[in-house]
Amino acid sequence: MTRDMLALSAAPPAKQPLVVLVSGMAGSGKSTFVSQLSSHLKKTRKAGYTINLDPAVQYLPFDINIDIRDTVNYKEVMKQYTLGPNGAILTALNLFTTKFDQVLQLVDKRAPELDYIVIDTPGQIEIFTWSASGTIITDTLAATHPTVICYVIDTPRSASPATFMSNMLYACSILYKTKLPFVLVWNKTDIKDHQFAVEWMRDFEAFQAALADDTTYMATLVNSMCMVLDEFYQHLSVVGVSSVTGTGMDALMDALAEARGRYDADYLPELERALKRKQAQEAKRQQGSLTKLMADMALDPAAAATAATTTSTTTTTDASQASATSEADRGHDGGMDGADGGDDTPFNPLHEDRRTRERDNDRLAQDRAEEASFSRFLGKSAS
Ligand SMILES: Nc1nc2c(ncn2[C@@H]2O[C@H](COP(=O)(O)OP(=O)(O)OP(=O)(O)O)[C@@H](O)[C@H]2O)c(=O)[nH]1
Repeated sequence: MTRDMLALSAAPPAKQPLVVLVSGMAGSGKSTFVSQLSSHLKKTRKAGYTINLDPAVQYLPFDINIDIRDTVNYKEVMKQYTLGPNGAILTALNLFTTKFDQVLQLVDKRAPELDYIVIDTPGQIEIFTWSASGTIITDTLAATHPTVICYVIDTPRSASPATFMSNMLYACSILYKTKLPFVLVWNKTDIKDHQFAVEWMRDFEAFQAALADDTTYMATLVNSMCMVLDEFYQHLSVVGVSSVTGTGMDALMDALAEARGRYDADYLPELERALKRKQAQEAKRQQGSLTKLMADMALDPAAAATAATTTSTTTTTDASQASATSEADRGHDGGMDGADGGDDTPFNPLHEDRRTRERDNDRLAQDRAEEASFSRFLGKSAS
């Protein structure tokens, strides 16, 4: 039984912390956001726990409970595997994932006394979102604890329709990959208010108006993308925060609570259905392997009996052939025959050869009979 299945089949613990996976483009302010969220939790007397999954980060402005950098030395990975920065981040993440069961044990131990587990991820979004290790970490966490994604966006840098749309497409791809409840965090609102973005998301015509003066191919493309994303916008919570000043953090807490509700209502039942499907597929696969094994072992008793008969016939034939050969050889080698004292001469290599073959054939017949009896036993056990 996998960890997912165990997690779901076990009785739910009294208190489950909410896992907040913080994602976003490089420089969007993820680490500053995690820092602000941590201090907000402290201020509001909530128990927070922080995990850093970015092996390449130099400095983090918050206290870290579990740090990937304590397990994997990113610079050593670059040197030893002769990798570039992105390859090294991916490899470091893969190495860390091999120890992730230990991380989970630590988290599970602390979980009953925690309210939030906040996780900072590498700025190279695709390394985390689309890598096998990122998927393993996300799926395992989501199967064990309520989990939501906070996608952090640099608001001032998304003021043009094209960068806004690029960010939305990124966010959409993460939602598509993880299927987890999603909170869009428009960050850096101390520099630029995020209302323009909210309007573009809610009002298709407002976005079209922003594109009105642009008649290039890109504008047409962005326009049609906007229609595609309309459905995506319906399933999002949207908040504006400043990770520097701390404005918008109360709204963020409300959005997280609402996203947690969506995890319980939508994600968890879907996860349970997926696990049941997986269990059924696994049972079917095992049954298929067993049937194939039984077929390979010639289960049918009649077939086994035929196999045994064929073997003994072959033995007889071999023996008579050997005998005939030895007769012929005796005729040819008469002097030697007399000297060796007849047919059963122990030192006649031809006789030795025949005896070996007879022994081998007897063993083969015995093996086949045993196989047939074992197969019959398997057949009974499976039915
Ligand atoms: N004015 C302002 N600056 C911010 C805010 N949040 C982050 N910053 C700044 O944005 C820059 C990048 O912030 P980080 O927290 O390092 O961003 P990150 O997404 O973790 O970066 P990577 O780890 O490289 O992906 C820093 O200079 C921060 O001080 C904010 O809300 N307001």
